[in-house]
Amino acid sequence: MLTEQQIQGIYVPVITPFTKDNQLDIPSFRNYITHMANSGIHGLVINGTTGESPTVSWDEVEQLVQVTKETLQSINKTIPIVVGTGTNDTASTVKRTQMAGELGADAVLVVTPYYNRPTEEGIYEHFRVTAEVGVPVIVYEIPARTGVRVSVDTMKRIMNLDGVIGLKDSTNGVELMSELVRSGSKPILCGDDAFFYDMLSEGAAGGMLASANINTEQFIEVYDRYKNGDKEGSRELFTRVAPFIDHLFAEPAPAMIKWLLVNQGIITCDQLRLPLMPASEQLKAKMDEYLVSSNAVN
Ligand SMILES: O=C(O)C1=N[C@H](C(=O)O)C[C@H](O)C1
Repeated sequence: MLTEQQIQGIYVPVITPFTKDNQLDIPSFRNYITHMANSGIHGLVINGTTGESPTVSWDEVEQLVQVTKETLQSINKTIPIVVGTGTNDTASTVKRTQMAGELGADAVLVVTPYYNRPTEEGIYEHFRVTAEVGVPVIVYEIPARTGVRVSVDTMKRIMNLDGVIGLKDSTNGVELMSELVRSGSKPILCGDDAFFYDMLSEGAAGGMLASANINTEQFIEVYDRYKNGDKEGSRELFTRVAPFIDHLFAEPAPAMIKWLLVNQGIITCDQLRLPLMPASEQLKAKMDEYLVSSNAVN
């Protein structure tokens, strides 16, 4: 099980590769997990937003976790596996968290309950009951997707729960994070790629970054330089990679990530499940142009 102290570095939220007819593409997934695990990352996240969690069934999540564990074992790697179990139904979140624990997840990623717009007390209770399962919980706050924004006071209460080991902060800014850090917070991972350097400066323990699927070494280096005291070098490298992040998220992720992984020969097909659509030809052209001019892909 993951501890607070182990939440640091670059966690990669993995994509879910599909075949043309929308089935899980397990051979591609094995190849991709091998590639990611060999790239020096600090952890993997299955069934995050990048994994297209709204359109992936729990049975499929179980397969993905099992294949990930087998693949890591076959290449002798032991990196933490975090599994997204959050829904907007507390009972189902608890059930999924229990099942993830039984599958061997090191921690679960639990998003703030979306769509039904619970009160602050309801949100607190959601996390309290989920954390009681006994699988370490990383809270995932992403107001732009959930439609609710947890107040600083409620977030402090949630973070103080036994069983909650950290926060993935995708709040589109550093305000929440600075408030939490000021009062001595558990680890916070940046979940908003464009703010990665700013969040490191505010005390983030690392990032859970979809962009690190592609420019993996560069994101690791931004993190390593910062932690080793080369803040200027870290900032300078991040500034160079920032336009790549803009292109990656210019249309709904993970369309562009899947297209780039196909181009790199890591997965075979860039299929997404509706309502997500493949990246547009215009965006692909812009990305190509950027990559040629910057030589950004590893
Ligand atoms: O996969 C995730 O989970 C991530 N979510 C953020 C988002 O949905 O915007 C971005 C982050 O890079 C990864």
